[in-house]
This record gives sequence, C-alpha cells and structure tokens, in this order.
Amino acid sequence: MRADVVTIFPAYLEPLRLSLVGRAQERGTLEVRTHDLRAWTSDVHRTVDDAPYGGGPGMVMRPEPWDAALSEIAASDPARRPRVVVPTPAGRPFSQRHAEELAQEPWLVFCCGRYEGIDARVIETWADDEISIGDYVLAGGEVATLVILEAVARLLPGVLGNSASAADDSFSDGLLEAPAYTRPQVWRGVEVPAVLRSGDHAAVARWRRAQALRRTVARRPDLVAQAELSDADRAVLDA
Ligand SMILES: COc1cc(COC(=O)c2cn[nH]c2)cc(-c2cccnc2)c1
Repeated sequence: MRADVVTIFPAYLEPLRLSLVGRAQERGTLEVRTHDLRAWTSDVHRTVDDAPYGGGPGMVMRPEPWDAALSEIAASDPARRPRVVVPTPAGRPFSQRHAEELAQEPWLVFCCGRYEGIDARVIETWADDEISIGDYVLAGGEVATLVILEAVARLLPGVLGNSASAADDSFSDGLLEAPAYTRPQVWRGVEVPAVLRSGDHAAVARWRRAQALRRTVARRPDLVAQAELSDADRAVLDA
C-alpha cells in the first residue's frame, strides 16, 4: 500500500516511522510519503489560508494549493486513482470495518485540514471519504491520519507478528475485548480467574465470550444491538 499525506506540518507524521507502521514501511508493505502543502503555494508568504466568506471565526484553507498538490500526487501514478481521505469532525464515524475497507486499497491520499477546514469545493472535487475519528475538534487532521493509518497498517499482511492476529481483534466480532491477564498468578491479592489457567480451551473461549458480552452490554449497548448473538450468548445475557 502507498499512502500519501498532505499537510502543513509534515513533522507531525514522523511517528509513522516508529514501531508497527515503521516496520511495515521497512518491509515495503506500506510506503508513506509526506508532502508539505506549502510547496504548492506561489506567493512569497506561501499562504494556504484566507478569511471565510460569510464571516465567522478563524480561516479556511484556500482551494488552489490543495488542487495543485492533489493533481500532482494523482498524476505521479497515472495508471491508478488514489482513494482520497479527508479526516474531519463532519465525516463518517471511523470503525474497524472502515479500517478493513481501507486496508484493501492499494493507494490512499490523506488531506490534513488545519484552521476551520478546507474550501468545500476541494472536498467536492477530490474527497472519496470524509472520516471522523470522534466527536471532538482537533487543531488539524494529522493526528486523525495517524490514527487511521495505524488501524489500517496493522491489518496489512505480515504487519502483525504471528503471535497476534487482527482476526482476533475485539471489534472483529463486534464486541468489546474481554479482560486480559498475564503473570503473576496473584497480584495485590487478586488471582487470575481459574478458568484461564485450566487449559480447557473451550471453557476459556466461553468465559471470554461471556465477559465480552457483559462488558459490551454495560459500556456499549449500541454495539450489542449490531452484534450477531447465538442462543448461548442470549443465555449469558439473560442470566
Ligand atoms: C478538513 O476539515 C477539518 C478538519 C479538522 C481536523 O480533524 C478533526 O478535528 C477531527 C477528525 N475526526 N474527528 C475530529 C478540523 C476541522 C475544524 C472544524 C471546525 C472547527 N475547527 C476545525 C475541519
């Protein structure tokens, strides 16, 4: 996968060189290219923003630099059309399913908005996906891009070691993760649930499913409504 990121703060994307996403890049599984939007300005002050029509607080990002940047990036591989993603509070809520969808794409381009956002005509012309990572306002799209790219990168083949698997992700079955434990067996007087030390894999699976169900009912009833529940699941919830 190739991922281009257009931003006025390229340094914000440095964390992508670390850890999991960094390893994916070393392996060639993912190629991340960052671009400074100001490279596509033509005035001496390298202006990327201007006052909003209709008044109101703050500034809006001008269309010309974005159009020049996206045109040049898209033209760099004429045989393919990138999927253009714009992180924004006004976007579709990001989810594991959405990450799985994006992980199938060979080429993503992320547009990191700053100020009050990007001129709507750029979004209309270029954006394939407007994505929100949560109902709050960030100062720019860079952090949201890091979130989305990390969620997508870990789904790419070979990125997660063989000890972990995205297929076992909590959200892969639509429920929250069950509680996890490791050594010591007793810590601060609290013992690891016996079933987890029983070696009975079927019992462990039943216990984890029950814990995940109860946790999801308590914290995210909205997810329970969407999950496919078996009769055994319903028995747990009715208990
Ligand atoms: C492209 O347009 C944007 C992008 C961003 C950065 O993304 C987020 O904040 C976000 C992404 N998921 N959740 C939050 C912020 C605004 C914005 C809107 C209103 C006032 N101030 C800023 C507009």
